[in-house]
Amino acid sequence: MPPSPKRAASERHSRAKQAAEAKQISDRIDAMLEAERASVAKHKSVVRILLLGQSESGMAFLVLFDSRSFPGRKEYRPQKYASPVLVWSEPRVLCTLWRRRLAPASLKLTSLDFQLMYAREAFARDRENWKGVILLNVVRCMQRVVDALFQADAADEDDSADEFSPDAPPPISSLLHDSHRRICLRLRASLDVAERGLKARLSPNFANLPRSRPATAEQHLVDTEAETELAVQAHSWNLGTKEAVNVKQRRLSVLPQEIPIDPSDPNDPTHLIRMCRDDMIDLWNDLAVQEVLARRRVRWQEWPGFFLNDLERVTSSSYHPTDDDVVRARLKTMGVSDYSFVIDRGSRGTYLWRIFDVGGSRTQRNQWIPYFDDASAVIFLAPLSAFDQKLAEDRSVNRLEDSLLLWKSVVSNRLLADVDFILFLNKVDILSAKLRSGVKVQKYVRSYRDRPNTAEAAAKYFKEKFHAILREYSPKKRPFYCYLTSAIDTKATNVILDNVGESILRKNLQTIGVL
Ligand SMILES: Nc1nc2c(ncn2[C@@H]2O[C@H](COP(=O)(O)OP(=O)(O)OP(=O)(O)O)[C@@H](O)[C@H]2O)c(=O)[nH]1
Ligand SMILES: [Mg+2]
Repeated sequence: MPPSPKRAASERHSRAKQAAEAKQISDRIDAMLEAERASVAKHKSVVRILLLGQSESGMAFLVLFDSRSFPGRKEYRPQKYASPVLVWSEPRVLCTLWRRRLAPASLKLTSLDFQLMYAREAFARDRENWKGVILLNVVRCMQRVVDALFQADAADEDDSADEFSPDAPPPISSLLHDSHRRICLRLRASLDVAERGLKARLSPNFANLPRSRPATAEQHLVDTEAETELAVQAHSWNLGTKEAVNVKQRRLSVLPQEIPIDPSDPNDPTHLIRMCRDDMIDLWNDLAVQEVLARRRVRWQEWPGFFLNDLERVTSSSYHPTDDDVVRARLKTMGVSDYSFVIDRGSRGTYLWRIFDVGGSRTQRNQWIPYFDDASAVIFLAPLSAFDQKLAEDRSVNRLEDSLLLWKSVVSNRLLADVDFILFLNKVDILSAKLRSGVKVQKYVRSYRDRPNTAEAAAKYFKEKFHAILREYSPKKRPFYCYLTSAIDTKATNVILDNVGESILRKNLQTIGVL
């Protein structure tokens, strides 16, 4: 039956409105690109920063960090932080503004105001698009909980065949009831379908992808063979070059789509997650389940993309991701992402900063070398909390050991001989929590011997190890810059990033003879 004239008119109106909005966005991007091009054409220098480290070291967090102080927030004052800097990141955060107090009063605020306005809208829209990734993070963590409970149950059955010992704790089977098992069975079935559905929606081509093949330019979200973890395919955004003309098109086409609900589809992922919501909340908040996880030494506190303590909020129908949620979400990088932005220092000219965020897993590391040639500085991230973890790509390798070997290989690389390294010993918050919970460094790092089992002592010890490698293996003498960081301490990390940015810029200016 044809739609009623009233409905047809309303649909026409809504289509026209959408087209007008799309054109408005498109025109703004055009104008912004033009402003960028004009600005980029006059910089004195290009500062290239490589973010290196193993997978899950926190490289994305570093790129995203200042989105916390995004100008949409009340405390943002353009007149004080006179030089907001446009960061392009695709598709994680379209535009993030970095505050830097480097610019003089002569800054051209018209163009920047315009950029701010656009970036705010783009960021808000992009945050919505993160919902799918965050729900996928929830599904993955919940699946890990369910798997751990099944394993605990099975292991307990095996143990119960052993001889009775009066000192042994009560078997886990006495903690887990049939109601737990029923929930786990229900969740296992539904979450698997929800996971597949979410991945397919996040990347329409995903379902058809052979798992071992690297992603093509169009396939932005892919699963990796090693861990079946959702990943983002890196992009280069070279604003100010000829390639910029294609930026608009590419950018609009690669936005991860918002995930609409299809009520007629029983396998619709959002619908399935809503159906699983109560089961997930009940299971996660169950004290017996928590005890089983603790007894099985399941360290959910260190799982990336962990939202199980926020289940009610993130699975509600009115959920809108916050900036913090975006920073906490986990999406693996594949390839090398290039974030370009401009720092305007008025009469001293403008500087193009390019930050290269690499994929840190082993299969990705061979792609780093072409970026070594003209790097101005390397920021290397090593997660200190990983001293007792195994590498996802090779379960026989300790993660901290891998970080140390990786550090050794990059500091000894001759292509980087003249480049300064800044070491971020990251995830100190998780390190502290882990040691407080009784995990012993000495058990995993024999050479630690009888040093105090505190975060301070462990950080000092690991810092010295990294320093010794730098001293011994650098082709030329170089200073050791090292910071202890943790994502949750936003204030401290902002100060560190400001200082690091300033010192890199100064060094760069000295190198090219401006200072
Ligand atoms: N608690 C805590 N979490 C952190 C910290 N730094 C990063 N994370 C989280 O750990 C995860 C690290 O993921 P990413 O930053 O995406 O990993 P990456 O280093 O870019 O690694 P690849 O993309 O795989 O190459 C994210 O979920 C972050 O939110 C930290 O200092 N403390
Ligand atoms: Mg990454």
